[in-house]
Amino acid sequence: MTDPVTVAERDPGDIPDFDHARAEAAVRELLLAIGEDPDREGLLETPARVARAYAETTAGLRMRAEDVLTTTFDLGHGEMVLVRDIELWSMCEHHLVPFTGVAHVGYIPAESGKITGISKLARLVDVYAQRPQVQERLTTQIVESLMRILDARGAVVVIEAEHLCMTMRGVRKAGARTITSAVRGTMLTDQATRAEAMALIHGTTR
Ligand SMILES: Nc1nc2c(ncn2[C@@H]2O[C@H](COP(=O)(O)OP(=O)(O)OP(=O)(O)O)[C@@H](O)[C@H]2O)c(=O)[nH]1
Ligand SMILES: [Zn+2]
Repeated sequence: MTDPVTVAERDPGDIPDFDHARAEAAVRELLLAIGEDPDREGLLETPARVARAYAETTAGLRMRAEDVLTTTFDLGHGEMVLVRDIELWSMCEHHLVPFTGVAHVGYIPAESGKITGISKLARLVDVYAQRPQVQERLTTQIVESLMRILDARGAVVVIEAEHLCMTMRGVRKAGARTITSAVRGTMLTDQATRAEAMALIHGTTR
C-alpha cells in the first residue's frame, strides 16, 4: 500500500487525465448500490454531472505549486506578508465529503526580497485543497511550497475547518472546528516573529 504522503506528492505528470467515462460508470454503480434507479428521469444526467463535479474538485491533483507561484517580483520587501481568511473547500480523503473553512497563509520573503502576488497564495491553497486530503497534510504542503519555491525565510499556515464527515454523518457534531498549523524557518525559531504572525492571524493587532 502506498502511504498517503507519497500519493499526495505524486508528480502531476504521472497522473492520468480525469477519466469521465469511468467516473460516470462508478456513479451509476453507486446509485444502483443505494437502491436507486439510475434510469429514472431525474437521475439520467447525474453520473455525467457528478463526474464533472469531481473533475473540478480534484483538479489540484494535476497542478503544481510551481505553476501557481509564478509571478514573483523583487520588491526589496523583507517583512512578513500574511493573507488571512482565505476561503477553503477540500475533500476529506476518508469519506469523500467536503471540509470547508479558512486558511491563513504568511511568509517572510527571501533576503533578495522575492515576493509573489497575494492572489497566488490563495491559488496555492486551492492546488492542494482540490484533491482528496487530510487537513494536516494540506497545511504542511502549503507551508513547504512557500519555503521551497519562494525561498522564504519563514512561513506559517493555519487552517480552521469544519469537516462535513463529522457533521452530516458519523459523530454529527456541527460547528466543531479543527485547527492545524505548520510553521517553518524563522517563524519557528524567532519567537517575536512567530508571535507577530499569530497576532495577525487572530486579528489582535491593527
Ligand atoms: N486527522 C484527520 N482525521 C480526519 C480528517 N478528516 C477526517 N478524519 C477522520 O478520519 C477518521 C476515519 O476513521 P474511521 O474509524 O476509519 O472511519 P469511520 O468509521 O467513518 O469514523 P467516524 O467518522 O468516527 O464515524 C475519522 O475519525 C474522521 O473524523 C483529517 O483531515 N484529519
Ligand atoms: Zn471524513
